[in-house]
Amino acid sequence: MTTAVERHPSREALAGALADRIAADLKAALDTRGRATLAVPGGTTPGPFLTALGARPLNWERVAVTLTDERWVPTSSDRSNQRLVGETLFRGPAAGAEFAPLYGATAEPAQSMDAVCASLERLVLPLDVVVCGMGEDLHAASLFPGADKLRAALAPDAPPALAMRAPGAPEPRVTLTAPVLRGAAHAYLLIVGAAKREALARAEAETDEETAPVRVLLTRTKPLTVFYAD
Ligand SMILES: O=C1O[C@H](COP(=O)(O)O)[C@@H](O)[C@H](O)[C@H]1O
Repeated sequence: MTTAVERHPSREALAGALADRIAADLKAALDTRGRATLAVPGGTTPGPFLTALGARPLNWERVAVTLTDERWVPTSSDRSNQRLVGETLFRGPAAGAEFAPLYGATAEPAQSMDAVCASLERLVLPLDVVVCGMGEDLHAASLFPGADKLRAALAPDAPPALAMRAPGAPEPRVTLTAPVLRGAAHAYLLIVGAAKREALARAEAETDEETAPVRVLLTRTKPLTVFYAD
């Protein structure tokens, strides 16, 4: 399997180029349907991209945004993906977008899943665009190898989001599931550094989705582009 990889000369150039591409996808959806929907990742990689995207001029009031996954921590935590988008994407004109959070402030994520799924269905599904990150363990969103609900999340009839616990994740997670990631009109994988490029090569050579959950994206029938910089 060979995946289309766009290599950029620097992480700064990567952030700007990906922001331009996503803004163009969202504008096309806005021009066609009058609204657009987007899911973005958390973690350590996407900050510069999210800040760049949030500054792009778009009719953000007609865009609905969610996360690919969330860590079950208060939004004040520096591990909160919702906090990250608040401090990056939503600092610019994108502050006018509607946001469908995955965090529900209940003690356990499972207690919030009905409300989270209902809000995803109402506001953001189907997605026009999904941008995912990837871990060196080959997780994407919070589809981690060895996670307790991984098989259910990979199933074609999975609900849009599932609560998840995984050995590689220090806190409970909520993740968008395979049907949502596969169904998005446009998908992008944002990775930086040689270790992740090597991890992507491992995922391409793997055949088992439970060992390499990022394959949910690699095996999509709709477009996927990997944005990469050293
Ligand atoms: O825990 C997570 O990890 C992945 C990868 O994060 P990074 O720090 O290696 O960039 C991220 O895509 C996901 O949204 C996040 O919750």
